Amino acid sequence: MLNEKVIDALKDKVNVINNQDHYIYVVGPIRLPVNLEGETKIFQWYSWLRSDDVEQGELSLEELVEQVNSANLADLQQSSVLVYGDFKEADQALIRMHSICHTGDIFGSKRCDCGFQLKQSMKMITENGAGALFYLANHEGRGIGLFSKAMAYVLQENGFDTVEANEELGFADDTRQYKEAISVLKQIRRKPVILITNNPKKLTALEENGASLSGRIPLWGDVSEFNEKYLQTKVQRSGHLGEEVLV
Ligand SMILES: Nc1nc2c(ncn2[C@@H]2O[C@H](COP(=O)(O)OP(=O)(O)OP(=O)(O)O)[C@@H](O)[C@H]2O)c(=O)[nH]1
Repeated sequence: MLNEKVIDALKDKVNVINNQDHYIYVVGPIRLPVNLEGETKIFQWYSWLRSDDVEQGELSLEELVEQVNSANLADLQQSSVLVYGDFKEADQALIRMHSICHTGDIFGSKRCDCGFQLKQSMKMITENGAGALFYLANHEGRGIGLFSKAMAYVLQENGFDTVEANEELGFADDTRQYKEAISVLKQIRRKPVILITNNPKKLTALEENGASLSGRIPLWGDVSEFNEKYLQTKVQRSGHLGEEVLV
């Protein structure tokens, strides 16, 4: 039997989205003060869980709490979103669908541009006054997982480019999907959003899943000897929009 205080604290903070063949449980908003280049910015944070990771079917809050403590959630991946300003109502809101990159986002690796894009998009969102950064935790290595990405890096050190390396390991180059994140987006804002990306597949995903899009802002930067070839391959082979990085 759960403590009544626990249920009281959670009941207005956990929402369920019916996503056709599964449910998404969303917890939040939670106030998250973030250090952004020495300044404290206040975000509202939400995390979500697919019902496939706990018991199928729509669970009551009590059942959900009981399930999560035996579901080994740390072994799975949960994504989240950082919301800034009056995201629901603002006339202009920026969003980023950021794919997790353990090496770039956490360690600051310069082999890719992920860490730069993460920080820069948070800055762009706060400067705009309203927006949301979706951090997609099941997207590592464009969907192949961290261990496979490490193997892909070994192949890249042996002459394969980033696309070939995924394919040589038997993966499609890009297996990411955005469906749940877009369902969460539609739950927290119905008005149009501007997407920060160079990847046209993300624009298509938003359009195909019924999100309202009013534009795109490109995001290139932090080009160095370590990632120049990687960035060029994105444009030449993966279809990223960015003639300017082709030198
Ligand atoms: N397999 C593989 N994944 C990589 C490599 N470098 C970065 N990643 C992953 O690529 C993902 C980011 O994809 P990118 O192609 O850099 O950019 P994008 O998300 O498609 O597009 P933008 O929105 O413009 O950033 C993250 O999940 C990274 O972990 C690599 O060399 N090999």
